[in-house]
Amino acid sequence: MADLTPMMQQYFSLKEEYPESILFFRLGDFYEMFNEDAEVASRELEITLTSRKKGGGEKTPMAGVPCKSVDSYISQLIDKGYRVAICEQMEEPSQTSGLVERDVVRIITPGTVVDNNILEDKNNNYLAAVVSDGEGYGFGFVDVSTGEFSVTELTGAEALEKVIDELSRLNPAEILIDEGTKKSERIMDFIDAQLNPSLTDLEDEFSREEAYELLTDHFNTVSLEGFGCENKPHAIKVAGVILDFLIETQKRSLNHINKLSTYSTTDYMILDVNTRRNLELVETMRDKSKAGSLLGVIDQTVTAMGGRRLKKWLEQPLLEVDKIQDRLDAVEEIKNNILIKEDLKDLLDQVYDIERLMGKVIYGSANARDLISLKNSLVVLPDIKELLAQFDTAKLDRLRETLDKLEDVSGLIDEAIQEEPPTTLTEGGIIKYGYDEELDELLDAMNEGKDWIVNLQKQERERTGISSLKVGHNKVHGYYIEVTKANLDAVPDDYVRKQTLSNSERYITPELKDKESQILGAQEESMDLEYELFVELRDKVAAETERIQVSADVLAQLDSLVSLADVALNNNYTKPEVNNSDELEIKEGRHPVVEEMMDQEVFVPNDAYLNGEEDRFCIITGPNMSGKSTYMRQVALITLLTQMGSFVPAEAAEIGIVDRIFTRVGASDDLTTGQSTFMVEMNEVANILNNATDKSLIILDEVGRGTSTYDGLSIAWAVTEYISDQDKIGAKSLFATHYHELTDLEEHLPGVKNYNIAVEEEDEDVVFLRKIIPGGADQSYGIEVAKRAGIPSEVIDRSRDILDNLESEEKAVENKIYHDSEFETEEEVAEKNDNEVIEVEEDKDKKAQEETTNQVKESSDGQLALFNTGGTDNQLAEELEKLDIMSMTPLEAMNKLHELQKKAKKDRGD
Ligand SMILES: Nc1ncnc2c1ncn2[C@@H]1O[C@H](COP(=O)(O)OP(=O)(O)OP(=O)(O)O)[C@@H](O)[C@H]1O
Repeated sequence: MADLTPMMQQYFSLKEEYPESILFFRLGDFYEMFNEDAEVASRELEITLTSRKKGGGEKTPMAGVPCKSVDSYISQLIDKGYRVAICEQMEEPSQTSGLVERDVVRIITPGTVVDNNILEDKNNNYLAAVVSDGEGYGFGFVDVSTGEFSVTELTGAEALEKVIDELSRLNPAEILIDEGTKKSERIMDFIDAQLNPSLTDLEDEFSREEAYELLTDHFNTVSLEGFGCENKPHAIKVAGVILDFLIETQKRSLNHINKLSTYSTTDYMILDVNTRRNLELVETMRDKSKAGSLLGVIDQTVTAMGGRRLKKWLEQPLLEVDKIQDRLDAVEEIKNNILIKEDLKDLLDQVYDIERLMGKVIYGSANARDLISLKNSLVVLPDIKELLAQFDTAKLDRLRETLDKLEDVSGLIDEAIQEEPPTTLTEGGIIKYGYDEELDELLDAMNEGKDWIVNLQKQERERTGISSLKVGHNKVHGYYIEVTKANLDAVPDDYVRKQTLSNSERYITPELKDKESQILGAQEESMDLEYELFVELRDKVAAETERIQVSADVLAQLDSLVSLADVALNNNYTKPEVNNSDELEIKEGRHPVVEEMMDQEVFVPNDAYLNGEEDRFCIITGPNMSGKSTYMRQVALITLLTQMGSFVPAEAAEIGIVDRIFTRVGASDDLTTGQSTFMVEMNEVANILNNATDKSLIILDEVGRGTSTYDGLSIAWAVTEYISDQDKIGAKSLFATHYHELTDLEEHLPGVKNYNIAVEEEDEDVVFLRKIIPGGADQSYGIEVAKRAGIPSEVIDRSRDILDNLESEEKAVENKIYHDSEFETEEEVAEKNDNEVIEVEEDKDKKAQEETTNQVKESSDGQLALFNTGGTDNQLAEELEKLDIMSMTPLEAMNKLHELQKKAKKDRGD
């Protein structure tokens, strides 16, 4: 250290304080980076790496970026997950003799960006935090660009999964994690595999008391009662952690973060990670694009605030009939008043991102153009309020009442700021004439001086008689009088020569110089004054943050409602009826996204009916590609749209509120977590079986496909029994399957109904009718679909042969098991087993299954004596011994028995 120059000593002591950030060290017109920071920056930003003498002949790597374009360099680094600490000169170099004082004024991290260049309009940029003491979790998030700050507390069995659900819903840019949370492998694996945030370790543990004090200090309240978290220690802790992090990194006023909302995940329909992804709510599974998702269809918002709000509504469907009804009624009223709707849209179209503009105002980074944008957004408020007065529904009425017209704020900006101000704040041209007397005087003096100079040319031409005399201005010499060489004779005595050019001479006069300094003095003073006046005004606007946020919130909601009305109108949606019944009835429902993508074909609508009683579990069979997935998803999406307060793609719909939607869809390898397709599938099924209630809606698109047929069928079978059983779950469910065997369950399990998607056979082709009809399908047509996909005809023909063979074999086995008269008369064992199969089907109790296996075992034991005579008998006995009966399904057991019996018979020559 001692070897270093004082400036480098200053650098290193600052760098020591911010080891995790790239330090942008202000040096005149540049920000310089040194050592490792310089190497990283040079690599990531593709800027030249130079070096600086360190003393003792050593060199320090160095790289720099000009101040003018620093924003774009910072955003590139943030985008790549780095943090940047901005170190400024805290005093004017010209005002000091020694080393200029420097300090870090802000740390920019991926979760604390407020720069428009990095942020996406219709997406929030969240910083989230998770803390855990082993008993529960505190989860919170903040968007510094808008001021939104929310926390929740998660305890109990599902706490961990809910943390994951929240993380997946918010997809934070940065997550603060404490030691307690890090112990959860599940959370860390999830973050690692599914999200791409920058992770920040929390080193110091925060006590509830410390957090409480920090929060009440910041919000200037005596308690946290008003924020709903007074008695929620986990929520308080996490809120404290977030606020502390912001104070540490932002080092400036956080006035726009002026409230904390405590929410509960039980206020909304829970959509777990899989369901959110499987239903493609906000992005498609394949390429993560918004186009092709449900949000892509329903988002017709015209403001960024509306876009963010609608997304939130979609991801947090409501559970209370009244609240849903409120939104539905508002959408209906807007939809029915097309002219008002269009007027509203025109006005909303003029609104900028007020939330983020206010973020910049608070941060002191808003320039004059930002204030003009704010003003232009606010001036439409009175008209919007007037339009809203024409509506009657409760929700729109409330929005109108809440909407603050903010005419004082827009008036203030209008009075002060010029219509088209420059982006810089230090070069004048910002403040309107007439706003401030002192400024007006300076401007007058400036203008008077300029006028005098404009007149000077005319006056001097007259005085000297030189008609070509000119008054000009350049940067180096200021104002001058120019006379061509031919006229030098006529130059008066009071002219002082300043500059000689090839054809002319330039002069000044004492008077001209006087005027010049008058102009320059006034200009400099006025620029300083304009800057001061601007900052003063910005602070005045900042003082109104809360009121402005309230109106911004109204606009966000209004824009979302107008968007829903637009979609309802354009896409022909209807208003669903919503209640607390156990029924779900859809007439002529459509898939909101698939119908939009249809080119020539028309989407075939379908009905759906589910209730908690006789029709709670639909088994849907039908060929590949017939539309099973589409149908099931459309039922889920219509339910979800209803609960977010949207109209739905159907002729009519009556939706009894569901508490959760679960999906088990498609087979996707989760290679990132090292899980096989089957394991992923089973995890999803386990989640459903453990958490679904009789109020849930479950979509199962194939269960048990990723394993052997018998294993898969047995699992699917048992899952159906468990879900359809009112004593176990009894949820409303749709289950698409290729296991045609499951259609037998309709006869044996209450509440189970068979449906299939109709197809017609034409020669060797299938025609998809896309209509769902009662009853099970009898054929798969997989080979026909394979043919359509372009599998060579040789392979297709061979498949058909194999299928024929397999089918006739299967029939033979079935006949033997269920119907062969030989069995009934000759072998009581088989008959016994046959009865037991039905018993199992009827009695879902595990005990029954155990009994069956025991009985199978007993009957086998009973025959052991017979076999114990040597030869094949011994082999049979050995084979029997090896059987792992406990892990066999009844069907497998019977097949094995049948096989053994055949061997025994053969041995006896029967
Ligand atoms: N109601 C409908 N009207 C018109 N076209 C439809 C309809 N339903 C589905 N389709 C079309 O059929 C295609 C296949 O549908 P879907 O994926 O739902 O079939 P599936 O039966 O689930 O197939 P698989 O069993 O192979 O998973 C869809 O991409 C869509 O183009």
